[in-house]
Amino acid sequence: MSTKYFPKDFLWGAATASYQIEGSPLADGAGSSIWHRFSHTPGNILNGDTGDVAADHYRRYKEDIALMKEMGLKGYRFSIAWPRIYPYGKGKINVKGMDFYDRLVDELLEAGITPFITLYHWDLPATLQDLGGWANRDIACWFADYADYMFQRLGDRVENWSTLNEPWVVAFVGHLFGEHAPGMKDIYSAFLVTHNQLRAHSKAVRAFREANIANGKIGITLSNTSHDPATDSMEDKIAAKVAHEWNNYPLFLHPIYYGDYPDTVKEFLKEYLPKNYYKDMEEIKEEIDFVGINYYSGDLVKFDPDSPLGGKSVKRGLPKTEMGWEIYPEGFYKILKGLQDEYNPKEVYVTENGAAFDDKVENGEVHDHKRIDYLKKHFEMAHKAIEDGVKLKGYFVWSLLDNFEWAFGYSKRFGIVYVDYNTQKRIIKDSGKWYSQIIKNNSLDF
Ligand SMILES: OC[C@@H]1[C@@H](O)[C@H](O)[C@@H](O)c2nc(CNc3ccccc3)cn21
Repeated sequence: MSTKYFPKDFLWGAATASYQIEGSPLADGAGSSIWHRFSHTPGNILNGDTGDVAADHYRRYKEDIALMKEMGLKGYRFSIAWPRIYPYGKGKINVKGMDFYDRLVDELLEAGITPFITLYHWDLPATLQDLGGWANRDIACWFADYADYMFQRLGDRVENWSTLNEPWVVAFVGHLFGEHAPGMKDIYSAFLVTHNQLRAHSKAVRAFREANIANGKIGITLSNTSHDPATDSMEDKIAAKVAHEWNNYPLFLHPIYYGDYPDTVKEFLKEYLPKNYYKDMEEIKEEIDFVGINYYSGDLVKFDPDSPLGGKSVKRGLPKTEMGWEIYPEGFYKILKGLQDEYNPKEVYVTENGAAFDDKVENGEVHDHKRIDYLKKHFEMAHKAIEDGVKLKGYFVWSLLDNFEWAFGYSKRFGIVYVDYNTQKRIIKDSGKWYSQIIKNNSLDF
């Protein structure tokens, strides 16, 4: 057993998202979002759950920040609900909605916690969806205007900004698989949404540069699953590469860094890319300051001629979380190291990593040993990645609080803090207490 230290000033934090924790979605003049609409449409969410109350963070944010301080968190990643700021997506500003985030940021700074803002974590103003949403090219301007207003209002106190959370999930889970808002099932729309998110992201980055925020850094947060070939066969290796370049960071970083989609996306999926997409690539190719990596699990990919991507996902038979995702810490290292090797970002943050387990309260405590084991194994891989040259500057556990887990409603618990949804009582789980020690020592014994 040896003690491994993380770099000085490593930003240890926790992450949340507006629709998943805030509740009060229409309070104080806020507009409806596509997730308010989607969750209130019968059949979309398990048990008919909605984000109407969630973890009641909109009203309990001071209590939650006190919990963050008690755990010794250095940073807090949260998202802004666009419809609280612009109830109709654009035009009229909602002062009370802006006030909430003003107060939230001030309370964080007072507690000595570094804010890390995500501008978009899926709760699009419903009125913009009525105009086509992310499938409408005009959304690049709508998003950039919203982003610029946030830079002007919070840029004096917030240095770290991410434009989009998991644009792949927005595009494909929301517009091809239909399991997330807005519930569409059209592959051409999914690729158009991919492309318009890139246009919106880069337009917002240019607005960020214009805002000239002191020590400001802006990036994008991308979902990733470690895809390994099921065998050493060339067919399986190609299938795994295609899965990686479509499902992971390359789909967005190749345009941002190199001004085109990845080779396998162009080879296997070209017919679905927007017509004349390459004309937008010059504006999409815009330098960013960091890449946010979300990682949870990995799989094996086996050649499958009947699959659109020429491959299918295969399990390894490893232990799984409550989401059915296999626990594969090695994949965390592979994604981080692969990112640094393929795109050499100036900085990397782990913006989400965590696990859902069947947490139970026993005598007022939650002994979530499986979550501690999951996190410990992933921290070991993060440390190895740093040793091998990955410019990893921080880590945000998903999530601070148990919360609304999208189509699964409240049936899945990811928090290091337990939320009793009947009473809104918070209980710091054993994992939250363990994490506090890791942060305090900035080290891991393994
Ligand atoms: O599922 C846990 C979290 C979720 O609560 C976050 O809002 C979201 O950013 C998030 N992304 C993933 C991984 N990607 C993913 C893939 C398919 C569907 C949903 C998420 C996990 N999570």
